[in-house]
Amino acid sequence: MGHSAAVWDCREAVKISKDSHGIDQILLRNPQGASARVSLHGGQVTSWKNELGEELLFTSNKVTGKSPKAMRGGIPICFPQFGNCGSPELHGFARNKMWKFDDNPPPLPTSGSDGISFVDLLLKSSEEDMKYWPHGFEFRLRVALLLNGDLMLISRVRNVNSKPFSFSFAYHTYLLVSDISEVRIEGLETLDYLDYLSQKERFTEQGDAITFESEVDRVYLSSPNVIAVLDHERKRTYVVRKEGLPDVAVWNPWERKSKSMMDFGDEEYKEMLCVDGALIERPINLKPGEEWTGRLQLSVVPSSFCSERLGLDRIGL
Ligand SMILES: O=P(O)(O)OC[C@H]1O[C@H](O)[C@H](O)[C@@H](O)[C@@H]1O
Repeated sequence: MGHSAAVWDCREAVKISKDSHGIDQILLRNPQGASARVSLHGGQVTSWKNELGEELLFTSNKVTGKSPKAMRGGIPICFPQFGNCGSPELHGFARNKMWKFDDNPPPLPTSGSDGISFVDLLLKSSEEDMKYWPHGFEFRLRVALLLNGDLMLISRVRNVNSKPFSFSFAYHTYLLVSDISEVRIEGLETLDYLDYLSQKERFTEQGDAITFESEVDRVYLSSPNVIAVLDHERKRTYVVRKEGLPDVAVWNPWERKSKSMMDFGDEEYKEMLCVDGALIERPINLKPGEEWTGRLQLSVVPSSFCSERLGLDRIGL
């Protein structure tokens, strides 16, 4: 049920509660009834719903919360690496850490996220992580639910060390789709990509939109800042806008691999598509005192909005 803006009580905008494992989670709501949930574990967005209460992000049914690992679904934060570059934790440690509330974050210049519903979280380097990644950093994450129901994530990484460091990063975004075979991505055509299924061999995408018939694990390079994921069956299009994130990782494990993964239920792979705004192939080098910002904004528009073949300019992007 939607809320009427006239009777909207702004105390409803941000609520903190404990999940079933005693971990703080933050529920963001807007006056129209859209919502998002964020866990202090990993700073992970675990749910994003539209004003009808329909979930928009995939979460595996097999999520138990017992594992210290990030749950399979939502938006895990991959930092300070995407993939495995020598450090023991695939996709970095940030998604497996307890983050803190950031009570007094430095102001965000013209963020567009200052609506009524947002939370600021903070992760700082710990002695434990220094063993593997010996760099002093502060990672500030704002998760905002906008008045129009869009979900915005803004990440700021600051070097608080006396020497430079470099990192890679991804918003590992699990979109919920009706059936992976019915989905296509527009905006990545003609780009070069690294195929992680063949030792990162470099290919060039052909002129057509990307569709799915088997396992896909790719990183598209130097992509445009707006791409669209069209779900024909659900008549819904996700629009992914990003800044500071030149790459897009696209992943679906398909049947065989998902069966070998403990945290996928039967056939669940059909309902998910990871489309990650990312910074992977050309890691940022941060000098002492410098800060990097990476921003992701997810919207959903009805497919009727963009009939025929979607041209990104047709939906005013
Ligand atoms: O299982 P996870 O650590 O969450 O990683 C899930 C997937 O993430 C990325 O898309 C990688 O390219 C894949 O190779 C990996 O399997």
